[in-house]
Amino acid sequence: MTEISRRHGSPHHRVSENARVILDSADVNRVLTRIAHEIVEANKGTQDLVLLGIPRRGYPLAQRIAQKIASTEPHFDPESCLGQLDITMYRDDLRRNTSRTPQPTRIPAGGIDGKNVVLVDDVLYSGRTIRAALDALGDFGRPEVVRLAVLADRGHRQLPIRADHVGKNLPTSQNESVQVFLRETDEPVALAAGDADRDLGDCVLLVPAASGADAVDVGKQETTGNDAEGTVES
Ligand SMILES: O=P(O)(O)OC[C@H]1O[C@H](OP(=O)(O)OP(=O)(O)O)[C@H](O)[C@@H]1O
Ligand SMILES: O=c1cc[nH]c(=O)[nH]1
Repeated sequence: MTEISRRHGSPHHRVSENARVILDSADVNRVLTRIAHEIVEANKGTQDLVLLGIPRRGYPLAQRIAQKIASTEPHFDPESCLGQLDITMYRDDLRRNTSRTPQPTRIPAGGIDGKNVVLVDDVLYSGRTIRAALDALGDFGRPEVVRLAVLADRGHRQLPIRADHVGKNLPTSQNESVQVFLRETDEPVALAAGDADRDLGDCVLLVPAASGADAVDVGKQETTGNDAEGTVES
C-alpha cells in the first residue's frame, strides 16, 4: 500500500493513507488524447462540436481535450467551441445541501442550438450530476446530440445514464471513493515513500473503505467507451 500526502501544506492535509494510484500524469494525458480522438471520430469531424466542462474539474479536462482536438484538426477553434456548464442549481439534493457555491456557466457565443454537445466531467458515479447537467442544458437551447466524456467511471449508477467516452472504467465498492487531482484545480500530491519518479500532478486515486475490508464489486455497472447507448438525442 502507498501512503500519499500533499506536497505542500501541513501533514494534516494528507489525502489518504492506502490510496492507490490508478492513473498518474502520463496516464491522464494518454487517456485524454484517446478521448479527443474518440470524440472527433464519433462526431465525424469537428463540425458543430461544442465541449462543455462541468465544474470543477470537468472544465480543465474539457479545455485539454479541446487543445488536443485542435492539434490534429486545424479547423477546430478551441476557444469558440469550449464552455463551462454549472449544475449547482439543478441538483436534486439542493434542499439538503446548500453549501455549494455556484460557478459561472459560459456557453460559447454560437450557442448550443443544433450543436453536438460533449459534456465533460472527471468522475461518473450515481449519474445525478449528469442528470442535472442535462436539465441545465435545456435552459440554453436544443442540441442536436449530447454525449458524455468522463475521466473515470466508478459504476453504481442510480439513473439510466451512461458515458460515451471513458478514460478508465474503475469497478469500485460503494464505500470506496475516487479522487481526481488536476494541476489547474488542486495542489499536487506526492508519494511519501518510494516511487519518486511518478508524476502525480494529475492523478486519479482509488481511496479504500475506512475498514479496508470491503470487497470490490468487480464488473458492477461497468461501461464501455464509445457506446451509443450513452447518447441523449433531442
Ligand atoms: O455521478 P455523481 O454521483 O453525480 O458523482 C460525480 C460527481 O461528483 C464529483 O463532483 P462533486 O459533487 O464532488 O463536486 P466537485 O466537482 O466540486 O468536486 C465529480 O466531480 C462529479 O461531478
Ligand atoms: O468517488 C466519487 C464519487 C463521486 N464523485 C467523486 O469525485 N468521487
